[in-house]
Amino acid sequence: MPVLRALSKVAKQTLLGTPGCSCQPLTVAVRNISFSPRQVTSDASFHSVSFSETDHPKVLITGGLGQLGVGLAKMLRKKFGKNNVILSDIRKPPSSVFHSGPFIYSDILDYKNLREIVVNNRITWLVHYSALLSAVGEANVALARSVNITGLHNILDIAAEHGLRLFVPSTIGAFGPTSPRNPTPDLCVQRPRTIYGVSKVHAELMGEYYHHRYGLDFRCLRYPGIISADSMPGGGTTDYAVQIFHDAIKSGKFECNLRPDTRLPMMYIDDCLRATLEVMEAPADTLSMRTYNINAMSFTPEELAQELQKQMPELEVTYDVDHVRQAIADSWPMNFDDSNARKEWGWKHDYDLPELIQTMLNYLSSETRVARAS
Ligand SMILES: NC(=O)c1ccc[n+]([C@@H]2O[C@H](COP(=O)([O-])OP(=O)(O)OC[C@H]3O[C@@H](n4cnc5c(N)ncnc54)[C@H](O)[C@@H]3O)[C@@H](O)[C@H]2O)c1
Ligand SMILES: C[C@@H](O)[C@H](N)C(=O)O
Repeated sequence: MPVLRALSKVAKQTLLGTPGCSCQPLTVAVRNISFSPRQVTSDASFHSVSFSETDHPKVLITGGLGQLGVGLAKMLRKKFGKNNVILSDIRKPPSSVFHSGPFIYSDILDYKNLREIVVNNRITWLVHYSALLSAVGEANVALARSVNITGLHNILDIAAEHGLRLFVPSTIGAFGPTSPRNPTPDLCVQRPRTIYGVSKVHAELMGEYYHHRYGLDFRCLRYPGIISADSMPGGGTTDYAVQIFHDAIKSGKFECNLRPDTRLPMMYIDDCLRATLEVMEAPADTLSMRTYNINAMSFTPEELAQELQKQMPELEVTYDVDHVRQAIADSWPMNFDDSNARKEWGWKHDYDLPELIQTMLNYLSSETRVARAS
């Protein structure tokens, strides 16, 4: 059959490689034998649709309506222009987001739809934020496996086929109880005990494999728990560190679902988003690795509450431990070693705990004042 013969010829060329190229030519494994195979021909180059360094990248953000995507789009649009950054998700955007720049429906499980978006919009950077986080992932393992693993495969294939620069965030959750926890270096044992963590280790390894095998420009940061004022977390273990601010302002009371002495690495959202842009812009020759830890601070619920009580002495904090979340937190890093990111591409955080608290309180109390006035 001619189609099968052509495919096997392409497969042979892929395995043999091309002289003069350190990576293999880009021919992504064909999963379906059809007339829209998930491949490009063996002579296609990664750079055939790449952008010139003087142009602005054309960015697609998947899972963009979660805690991080809207803030990232805002920052990238300031730098690259409103129409050069497309937010996408499977949820309906609030009107403020819909009117702030391009938004498009995209389900990462729908490969053809993703490809259409990338082609029609001449996308050059893909920031892949869609995921089910640690606690919701444990509550729905099948969906987490599908979104976090099958979805990632679609993203990798699309990025490789179209020569995109691909950012996929990983997490402190990619480590487990047998990893060194205080501090946790970039390279060590990774045996997470959550589907979220397993899927993130898989993403790190697959991205690095595609980089070495096909030359995919894959970049990955392991984020700590992220704290933001204007967006809510999507069901993780570190969510308490956002909720405490909202409850403190609203009712002066907070019930924490982790033990008071649970130490986890954390970061303010502005640092996280800036790190993402910085690693995406870093010259390739500064990156000795494709996956880096980044960090800003580490604290326990008790330390966070005490620091917050310096500003709000009336705040009452009680504890009612959620055993699923606690077991997850007890297996995660307590401190994160990000010295490689600092050395190689100049990572530096701006927010420590006091600045984080001041910034969160300023934002949330001004919001409350506006809401009360209207
Ligand atoms: N927020 C954190 O503290 C943190 C820490 C470490 C890593 N990360 C990573 O950063 C990324 C973004 O995190 P977040 O906090 O914004 O997550 P979130 O849970 O708030 O948002 C995830 C988004 O993915 C979308 N989504 C789910 N299924 C989808 C599908 N089939 N197709 C397309 N979109 C789909 C959801 O609708 C949601 O808007 C994730 O990959 C997460 O693992 C986040
Ligand atoms: C740490 C991170 O990956 C996420 N906030 C979670 O707790 O699941």
